Amino acid sequence: MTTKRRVLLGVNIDHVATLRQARGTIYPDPVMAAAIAEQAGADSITVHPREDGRHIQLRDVRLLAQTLQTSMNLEMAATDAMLTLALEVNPRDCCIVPEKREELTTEGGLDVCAREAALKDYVSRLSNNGIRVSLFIDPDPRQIEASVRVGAQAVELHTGDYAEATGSDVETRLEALREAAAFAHQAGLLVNAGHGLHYHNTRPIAAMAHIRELNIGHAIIARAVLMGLDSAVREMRALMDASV
Ligand SMILES: CC(=O)[C@@H](O)[C@H](O)COP(=O)(O)O
Ligand SMILES: NCC(=O)COP(=O)(O)O
Repeated sequence: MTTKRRVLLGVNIDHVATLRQARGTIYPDPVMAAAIAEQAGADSITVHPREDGRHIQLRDVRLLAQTLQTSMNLEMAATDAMLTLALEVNPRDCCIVPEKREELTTEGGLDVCAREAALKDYVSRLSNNGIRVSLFIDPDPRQIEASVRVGAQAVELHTGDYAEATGSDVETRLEALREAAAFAHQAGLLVNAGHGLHYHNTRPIAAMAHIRELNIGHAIIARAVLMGLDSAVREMRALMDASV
């Protein structure tokens, strides 16, 4: 009997916090969202506290570190402040991502080749503390080789360009991801992927050889808003009816 390969699902809950931060309310709470995602089968929870504080807050990260039943994947820019936070909350995984203050969302992968010396030191500070380090990179063999040289244990292949591709470019982007996944696996790295994956484009990525984990956030939270709207309206209707 052959056992079916199971690709892990990391649920990114940043966008629950985006909704909360838009109003400065205490709801919706990403900590509660993480518990629901875990109950529904998430294998891990991803959070990306950005420098501009647009979604996940330090309070969230600290509470999640105490409450998660699975494990935390802390996405972060390679800054001193984030290193201090990671060493405090001790997540299972850290994924180092590039970050630009003004960007709408993460644009492109980390240029590991350009920052090898600094990243080598940064990665070792995390891995010496038992944290598994992943680098969020474009599907580029040069970046994969550099990821090995700086001591990363994993890479997360940036699927954003694939997610935005149209026409024949879709297959070109898929092939680049396939080749990168095989190359990274061959190089001894764990191979994760994510960014911009949704209900219509995830299947070919999940089916790809060597992919260990997908991190998906925006599409899942967006779908939850619509799927939950019916019962949310009914609940308010019932509450109002019960008040008069
Ligand atoms: C690196 C990455 O892909 C995630 O951090 C995710 O995209 C979070 O959402 P924002 O890019 O909107 O912060
Ligand atoms: N690293 C990718 C991630 O965590 C989720 O990205 P998205 O699904 O919110 O685009």
